[in-house]
Amino acid sequence: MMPREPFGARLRTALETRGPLCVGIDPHAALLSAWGLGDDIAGLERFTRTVVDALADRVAVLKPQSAFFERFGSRGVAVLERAVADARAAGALVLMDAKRGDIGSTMAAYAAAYVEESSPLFCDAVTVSPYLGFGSLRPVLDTASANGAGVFVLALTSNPEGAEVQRATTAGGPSVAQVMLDHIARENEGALPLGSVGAVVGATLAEAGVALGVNGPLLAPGIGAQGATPADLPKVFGEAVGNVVPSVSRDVLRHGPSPQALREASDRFVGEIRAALA
Ligand SMILES: O=C(O)c1cc(=O)[nH]c(=O)n1[C@@H]1O[C@H](COP(=O)(O)O)[C@@H](O)[C@H]1O
Repeated sequence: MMPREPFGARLRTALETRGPLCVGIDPHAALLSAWGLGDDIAGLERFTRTVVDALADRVAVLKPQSAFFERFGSRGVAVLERAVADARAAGALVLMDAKRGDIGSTMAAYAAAYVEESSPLFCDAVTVSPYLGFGSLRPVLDTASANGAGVFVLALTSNPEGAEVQRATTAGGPSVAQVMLDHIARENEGALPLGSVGAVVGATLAEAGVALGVNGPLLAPGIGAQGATPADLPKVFGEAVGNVVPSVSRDVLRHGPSPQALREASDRFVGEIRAALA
């Protein structure tokens, strides 16, 4: 079999052809209820299948949030597994939002779970937390690279509590977030058209206040329910705005269960984001 193209290249193509948008699949109990579904495995199954069927053939990236599936145990994980396979088959890139972070030897097991081709949960990319030290991520970075997959590393998260850790200054002077961004930049050195190691930088930040030129994708959650808008993107991301992957969960999902309404909501975001980035 031909080796898979690196994630960064596949993402660049997807963003250009399908539009700069990641839609999160976050089956909150409140959303299931608003859709007239039970907060149970049948509701989870119906919700997830509706979102994948409506959006996987048009949205660049779908980002299932693992916790919303794990809360239903093994049957919830089976729904997630099916969603990943179906979404990838329909042409969406799947970013597993798992935010894993552990010592290196355990990270190797997380890598085997999400970015190793032979895994039933193989995804195009996974979110990870570097707060056990960036070096602890080495196994997931290497496994992802060997499998044409990507890794998104938390840098400056969209929640207000993140600042106490991420804005703290290191002994050498730069903030913790900047140290992580510098590591990411090194991973992506020389990659064309875009590296496969991304950073997560919330669209909710008043300003980034860090150097975002990491030659990799910048996942920007926080648009919609958390208060950020597409118009905020140029201000937060500055010169790096061309690498931004804006992410929306609830503000698209609340338009369901009508597949047409879900598609219209995601198309609206693509239009607004394109206008903001132009
Ligand atoms: O990695 C993420 O996706 C993420 C990082 C971050 O800094 N903030 C953040 O909200 N997220 C995720 O993005 C989604 C945001 O959902 P909405 O606020 O409904 O659009 C959730 O699944 C969060 O877990």
